[in-house]
Amino acid sequence: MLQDSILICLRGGDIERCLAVVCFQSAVVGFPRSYEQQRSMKVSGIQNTRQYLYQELCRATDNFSPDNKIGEGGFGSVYKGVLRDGTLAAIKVLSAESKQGVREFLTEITTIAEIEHENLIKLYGCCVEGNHRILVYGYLENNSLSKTLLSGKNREVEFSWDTRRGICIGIAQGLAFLHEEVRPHIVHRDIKASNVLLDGNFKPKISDFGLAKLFPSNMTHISTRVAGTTGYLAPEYALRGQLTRKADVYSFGILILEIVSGRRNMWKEATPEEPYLLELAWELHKQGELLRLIDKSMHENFDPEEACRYLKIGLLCTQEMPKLRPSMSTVVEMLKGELDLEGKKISRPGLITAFMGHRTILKDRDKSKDSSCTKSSGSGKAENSLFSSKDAITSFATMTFNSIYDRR
Ligand SMILES: Nc1ncnc2c1ncn2[C@@H]1O[C@H](COP(=O)(O)OP(=O)(O)OP(=O)(O)O)[C@@H](O)[C@H]1O
Repeated sequence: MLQDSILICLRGGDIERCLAVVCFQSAVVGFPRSYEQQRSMKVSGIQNTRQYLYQELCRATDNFSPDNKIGEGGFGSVYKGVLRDGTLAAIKVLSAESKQGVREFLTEITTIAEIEHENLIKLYGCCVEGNHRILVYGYLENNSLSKTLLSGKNREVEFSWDTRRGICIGIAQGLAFLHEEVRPHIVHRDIKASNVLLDGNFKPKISDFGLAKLFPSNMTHISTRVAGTTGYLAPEYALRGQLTRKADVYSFGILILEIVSGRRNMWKEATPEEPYLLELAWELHKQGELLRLIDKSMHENFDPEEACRYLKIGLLCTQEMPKLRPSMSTVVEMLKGELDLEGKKISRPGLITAFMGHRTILKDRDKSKDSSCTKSSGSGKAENSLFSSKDAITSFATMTFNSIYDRR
């Protein structure tokens, strides 16, 4: 933990800030300090993270009134508040007893304080005063994917295909940024529907960095205690504690299946006989019936080929062997239709049209390969020659992806 934070500071090459973090950590985990000492901690040394007074947050939330409570997580309650400058905020109060919570509080601050991306939650600051450990985030109007899209019969908002596409691409972009652009790379470790929040325009923001791990690029994997959420855990991580960025790719694969189907991968009321969403997806895929998995609430207002492609990307991301899962930047390209599922570049139709004077040949070829993903089909035909079984995907992926994905 401490090493992680120091690494973050070293990322900026700033020794003084490393010392500040060490000082901050010892204060937050509870070494006896006076209020003044705590206030003088160089929390502000962690760039972009502001320190709030407890009084300020009491005022913002009307003394943490139950009317302002917007959620409850594993480590405390979340309140809606209005900050002094009029900004709306989500104020997360850690329960005082939780030692685990304190560790995650620190991880959260040190991980996201310095990074900014349109698909990551914005941390405004924190409050460390007496026993209070509070995080202050930007408020997101449309709650989490779990409470909106996956709320079953209680769903209040319908999600169009365009919205779902945008959400999938946004989450993938946020993860690609964490995995490939931030140094050291960051593995989130808890990608799931309740950790994706939606702003007023349904733009997704990844939240909850309490379990995140820094991942220096010279390491193949980290061996660590298993943390995360059942149903989203990659097998190698759940069984052997081996963590790589591909564990997040796996969780993201489950999430795509949930977004396109509108169903949870696992649900509390399920009987032991009911298949998980992932099992169901494989089964339908083998039968050439993947279209049946797509959320009926869209009333066929979607492009069936594209929606099936998204489900198949979900299946690629959840390959059992981590090596066979694509990197997140490759997933972004696949979701945007810039790469096909074989990892090959798709030429822009506009360019080809201009050059050859007629519609792209590639598109037609793809259609003929995947005939069951059209609205009129879906009666037991194999979906396409490359994706007719899980084994076929695995061996196909072994041939193709080995070289492409691990290059990045
Ligand atoms: N920035 C935010 N804007 C709006 N609502 C939020 C925000 N952050 C959290 N919430 C609400 O508070 C709820 C609880 O969030 P929290 O991150 O504490 O827990 P969780 O992710 O739902 O569960 P767990 O802690 O078990 O992973 C969320 O489900 C969401 O409804």
